[in-house]
Amino acid sequence: MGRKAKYDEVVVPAGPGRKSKKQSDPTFPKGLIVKDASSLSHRQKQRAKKRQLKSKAQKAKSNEPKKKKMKESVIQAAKKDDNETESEESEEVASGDEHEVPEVQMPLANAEDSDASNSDAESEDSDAKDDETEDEDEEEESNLLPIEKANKKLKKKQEKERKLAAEEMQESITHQDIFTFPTAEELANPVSLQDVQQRIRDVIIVLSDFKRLRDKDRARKEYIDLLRTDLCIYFSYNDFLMEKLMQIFPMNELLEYLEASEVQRPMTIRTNSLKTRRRDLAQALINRGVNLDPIGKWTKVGLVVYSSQVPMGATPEYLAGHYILQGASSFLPVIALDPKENERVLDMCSAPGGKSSHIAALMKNTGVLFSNDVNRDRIKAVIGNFHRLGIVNSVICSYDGRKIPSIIKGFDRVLLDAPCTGTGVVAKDPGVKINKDELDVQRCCTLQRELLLAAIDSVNARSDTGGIIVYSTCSILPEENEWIVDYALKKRDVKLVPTGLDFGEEGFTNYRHHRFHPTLKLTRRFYPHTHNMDGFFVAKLKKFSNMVVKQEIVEDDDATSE
Ligand SMILES: C[S@@+](CC[C@H](N)C(=O)[O-])C[C@H]1O[C@@H](n2cnc3c(N)ncnc32)[C@H](O)[C@@H]1O
Repeated sequence: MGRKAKYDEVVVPAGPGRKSKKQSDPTFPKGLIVKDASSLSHRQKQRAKKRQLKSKAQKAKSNEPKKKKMKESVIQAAKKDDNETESEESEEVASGDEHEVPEVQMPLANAEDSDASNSDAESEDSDAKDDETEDEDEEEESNLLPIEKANKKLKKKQEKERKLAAEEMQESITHQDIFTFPTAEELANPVSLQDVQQRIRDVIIVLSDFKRLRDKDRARKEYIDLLRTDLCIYFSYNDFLMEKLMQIFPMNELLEYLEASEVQRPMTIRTNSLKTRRRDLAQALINRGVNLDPIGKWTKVGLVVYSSQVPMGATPEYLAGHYILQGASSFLPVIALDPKENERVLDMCSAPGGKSSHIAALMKNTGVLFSNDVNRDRIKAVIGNFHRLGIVNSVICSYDGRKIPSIIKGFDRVLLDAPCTGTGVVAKDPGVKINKDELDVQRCCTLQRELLLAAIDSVNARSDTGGIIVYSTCSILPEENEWIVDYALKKRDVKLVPTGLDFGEEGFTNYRHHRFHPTLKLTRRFYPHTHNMDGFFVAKLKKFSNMVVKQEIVEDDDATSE
């Protein structure tokens, strides 16, 4: 089996063997070789003395904070004595300090060396002029600890980077300064979108410090015109709408608005409280793989859908009428209307019925809800939605809203979610960016004015519970919002009241050369870039008498006597 040992045989190795190989004489870094004091020059002796003194002083200093730290850790540990887990914690603190101490000590352990190198460096600074030799530089370098060498390298690198950043900054400032207004020829030639974007940035910078950065031969208007043209190219708007937006928003906010309007708003749904509770609906949808959350504190029925493994318009819950797909902004006018049980409410322009069904839910299917829309095709969608959602308190009708007061009036509340240019929903309908013009706005304004007066005339000022009119649009143009409400304030005995919405921006009281009634600040504006919802406007009016006001109140139109 195995080899047999031959203890009697002595094997003599042939050569010196690997281990016995003669090693060369050890070499030491220069700094480690302690020179014989007598062989040192006078100056070197002086420096060595200085070094010693300094290192002693620094050693004493560096020991001080160490002592302090130890003291602190002891105090901390003592403080924690009352606690059950304390002994462990205080140990941790102490051990934490122990960890710290070596960190401090590491250089301290070599304090003499490092101090020596430091003091060396310092003394060499002072003696540099008469005593700078290559040897000493090498000596200094070799005296440094690896960590100090690395630190030196890092500092050099940081300094280099700092210089580079400063140069870049200077370059960009210079670049801003030298923005030259393009010539007519340059403007006529097509440029890349990237160049347009850069020019937008440059012009905005010039406009922000116009006095200093402008080209003296160019007027402000020329820069603004150039900016508008570039914004139209970059964001695909027509000139008309871009000009309107530039009148509404300050320059920086305008960019935010335009950027936000390029992105679709998150999908949101409204729980139909006539059939289910939000909690139950959320659970049912989560079980189907829907990732959702409540919209916000301002609504108890809204959910935002982040992602879904099933189409949200075809789930069993949807078909059973447990929810409706509805943009977050559409909740707002209904919250402001605040309909009560057993009231008589009119939704003057209701198709396809999103807000109307919300009203019915808040009325808990009691009282009477008149859901009207002039468009007979669109009214079919209201019928379908109401069936699915189980709404049974409504009369669905199709009249021109302007004629309604001559047919029926005396409502406790009226919602006028008016037809508009849709400038707040460009993310949903990008066509709005290019197909709206002055004439469209004018047409909308005229209709909105007439509809709002009709809505006010349909309300009973003597309603026990209401006498409320809510006016809303999905447009952000003041012509369709503050302007219309301001007109109604002059024509009827109504006053603006708070919407009850605790967010949103104040409506305008000044817009270009227009001065609206100061109470217009009670109206609310909502934007995609600030509220992450479609652009929207909401105003809430309270009717004080059934008088029809024309300059002065001239006619008593008793809304209660139908
Ligand atoms: C903004 S949409 C209403 C959306 C609806 N409130 C909802 O939440 O589903 C405006 C509606 O006004 C209707 N409309 C336009 N002119 C009208 C008029 N003169 N009388 C009544 N409705 C009108 C349109 O058919 C359109 O359905």
